[in-house]
Amino acid sequence: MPHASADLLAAYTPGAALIATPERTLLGQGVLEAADDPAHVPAMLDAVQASGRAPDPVAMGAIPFAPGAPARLVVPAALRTAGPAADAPAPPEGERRPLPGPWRAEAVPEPETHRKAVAEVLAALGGGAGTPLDKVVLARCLRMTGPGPVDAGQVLRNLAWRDPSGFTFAVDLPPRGVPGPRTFVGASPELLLSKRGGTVVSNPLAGSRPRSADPTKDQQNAVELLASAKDRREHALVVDAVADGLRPYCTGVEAPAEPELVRTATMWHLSTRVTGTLADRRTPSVELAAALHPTPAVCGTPTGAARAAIAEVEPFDRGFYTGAVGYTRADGDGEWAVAIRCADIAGDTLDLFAGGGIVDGSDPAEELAETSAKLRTLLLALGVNQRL
Ligand SMILES: C=C(O[C@@H]1C=C(C(=O)O)C=C[C@H]1O)C(=O)O
Repeated sequence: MPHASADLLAAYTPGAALIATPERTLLGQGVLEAADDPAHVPAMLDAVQASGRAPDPVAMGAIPFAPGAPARLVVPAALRTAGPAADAPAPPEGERRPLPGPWRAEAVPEPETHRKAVAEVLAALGGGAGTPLDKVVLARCLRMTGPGPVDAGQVLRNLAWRDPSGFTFAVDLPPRGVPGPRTFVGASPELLLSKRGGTVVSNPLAGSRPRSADPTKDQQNAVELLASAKDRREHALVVDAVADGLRPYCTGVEAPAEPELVRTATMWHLSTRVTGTLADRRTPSVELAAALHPTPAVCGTPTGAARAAIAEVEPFDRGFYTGAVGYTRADGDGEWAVAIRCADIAGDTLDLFAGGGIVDGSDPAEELAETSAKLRTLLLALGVNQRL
């Protein structure tokens, strides 16, 4: 009897790994093997399969933003799978429980400092003599501290119920000095890479406007985004990089010329579905995801210079934010989401992150407002209905 997605969400407890995608829901419990380097995952899966410990093993987990920083990818001892969360009936109202407050919010950096940092990056993009920078994605962090240990399972379930069509996840992370489990939780709308057989798909998002509770304003925001030359340029940089990243592995890569609009509960985005046909259908999805990461949707263009700008300007370590979260099977098939709209939970704190792409024509105040809108995905899952 197949499991229902809602049962797996209900069964999740910290220490386990739950990944719900538009295709399926996976709950991994216990650890057979673990790898801290994505390049070691295919051999790890082969070894587990060859030893007979799991007939159809899966590796699941997270890859950090920084190159060379340790990833957390595990082959669970027990794996339960179900259909997508979007197929599950909406949960009873009483089960969408806000987390107990009160909450203390600490912004790193202060919002005004972020606005100034955007202005500095803009100046470096535009006028600077010989600067090669076209786009930099700048992020900020919001540390929320509650009255007691944060219930990561409830955050996960609240996220899944609000936005069941994206990639909702909770994966166990190596401890960061706080007693108890550390969990990376999020609801990302962005597919970094999926592979099934000989077909790969990536669905970059870039170019954003907040949703509005007023339906007229909401439509205006969407129409304005689709018509914005600045956002289309920002978007095209990402689509080109993704197509270029897939080409060495593919006999053909296709992307429509025009972006589409997609929406989450809190944001509008420009979206392009890029598809490719693999030259070797055994190419592991984790290798393809690592090859695309980080796309200019979360880092910038060119990658190296944008990464250096981020390291200079952002006053915190991104950790797993803007990395990748997903799973891969021994035959290489798998799905990897861009790790955004997420929080790093340990003890009584959650570190929330949100960023946005800065290109020529960006406006610092609008960029700050965009990060506030993106933070709402996690804040609403806590039950905090405030712009921070
Ligand atoms: C960086 C984030 O989002 C990314 C940046 C976007 C943008 O700049 O328009 C849009 C979607 C994401 O690719 C985030 O949510 O923190």
